[in-house]
Amino acid sequence: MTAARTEELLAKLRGGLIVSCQAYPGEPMRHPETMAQIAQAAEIGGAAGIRCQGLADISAIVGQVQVPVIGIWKDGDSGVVITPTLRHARSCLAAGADIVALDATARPRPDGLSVAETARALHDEGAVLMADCGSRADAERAAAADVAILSTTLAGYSGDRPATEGPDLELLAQIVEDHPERPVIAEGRIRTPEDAAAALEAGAWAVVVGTAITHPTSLTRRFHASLKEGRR
Ligand SMILES: CC(=O)N[C@H](C=O)[C@@H](O)[C@H](O)[C@H](O)COP(=O)(O)O
Repeated sequence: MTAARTEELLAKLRGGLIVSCQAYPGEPMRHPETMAQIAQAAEIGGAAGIRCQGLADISAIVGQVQVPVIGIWKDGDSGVVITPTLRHARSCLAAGADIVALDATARPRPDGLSVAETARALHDEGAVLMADCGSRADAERAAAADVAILSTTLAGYSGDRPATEGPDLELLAQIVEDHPERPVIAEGRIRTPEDAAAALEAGAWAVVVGTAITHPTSLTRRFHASLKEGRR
């Protein structure tokens, strides 16, 4: 059952664009209905999947889109923040996420469980998981725990590698080479359609884009900064 469900979800995501729809604490767009509208708009534009944050956003979005939804729950300010405990992951599933993404670094998790222990419990409950990795070692650990999908989400954010200007295609290619049997999703600092195409070219199963599509404050800042630079 889980294997068939995993295959079905992976087939839908293959070669596609997954749009990450997230607003951060205190931001004007941080509202489930707003995020569901953004997700619907992304689906109309051709998104093969949606990634979203928080239980209310997950349940609002799964009710509005047909494509697979990757759910996370960010909690905390430092260390392991993305779906940090088994409880957070279970809640994402209960909210309706098709796939739950979680931090796969070796950093201590608030509930004291390892990535492998967390994955084992969730697999027993039929979950399809995505491992947010920041290094080759993270991907290795996630693959050993039989996590279905590996991703480069935490490249440049977990202290293992410097943050590249654009996507960390080097880490992507390394993980793809290390794990030819497993889909690897490119995520993080993909800013242009050309970046996204380059990630697929480097072997990504699918590409997640967040900020460059769904975060108007960051996009406005880029334009604003460039106008300020040009002002005499
Ligand atoms: C490191 C971390 O917490 N990443 C988060 C994971 O869900 C989001 O804040 C990112 O927006 C997402 O990964 C997409 O990346 P980008 O917005 O660069 O396209």
